[in-house]
Amino acid sequence: MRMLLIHSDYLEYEVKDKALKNPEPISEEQKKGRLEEVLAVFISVEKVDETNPDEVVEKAVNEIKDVASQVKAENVFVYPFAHLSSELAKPDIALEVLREVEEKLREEGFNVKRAPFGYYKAFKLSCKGHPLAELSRTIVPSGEAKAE
Ligand SMILES: C[C@@H](O)[C@H](N)C(=O)N[C@H]1[C@@H](O)[C@H](n2cnc3c(N)ncnc32)O[C@@H]1CO
Repeated sequence: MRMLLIHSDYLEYEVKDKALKNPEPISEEQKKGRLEEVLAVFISVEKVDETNPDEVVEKAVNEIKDVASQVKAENVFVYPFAHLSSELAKPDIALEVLREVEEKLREEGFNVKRAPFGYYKAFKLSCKGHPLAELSRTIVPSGEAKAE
């Protein structure tokens, strides 16, 4: 899994079109979303993650919690983003992993939104620009070598 974490004044998105034949079903309300004072987490779920999705979810949540506590963010935006890796996991696995990351962060007390999966989306982001505002993390199941 590859994550790009951007501490932002806000993140807002608007669904534009289907990017998969069968994108995640969404309500009218989910076609737009916005959070203020947010840790935006752009996530590419990778093929290697398919060997142990539960472990990758746990590691991702721990990394996000760590960064959120450092930047003092209580709002987290989980954003499916297929552009951080050339070895993407299958969509059904990726969606399940992203749903679990969202759920576990909520259980940890964060205010969490997740952008819809399987769509082209317009988005606006306002990065805060402080030294910890732009971070990336690579997560792999144990027993797997980290891809360069
Ligand atoms: C397109 C761009 O504007 C938008 N931001 C986009 O990336 N859309 C992606 C993700 O929502 C999702 N998706 C599919 N596979 C994956 C994966 N392995 N990991 C994460 N998301 C995935 O399916 C869409 C097409 O790949």
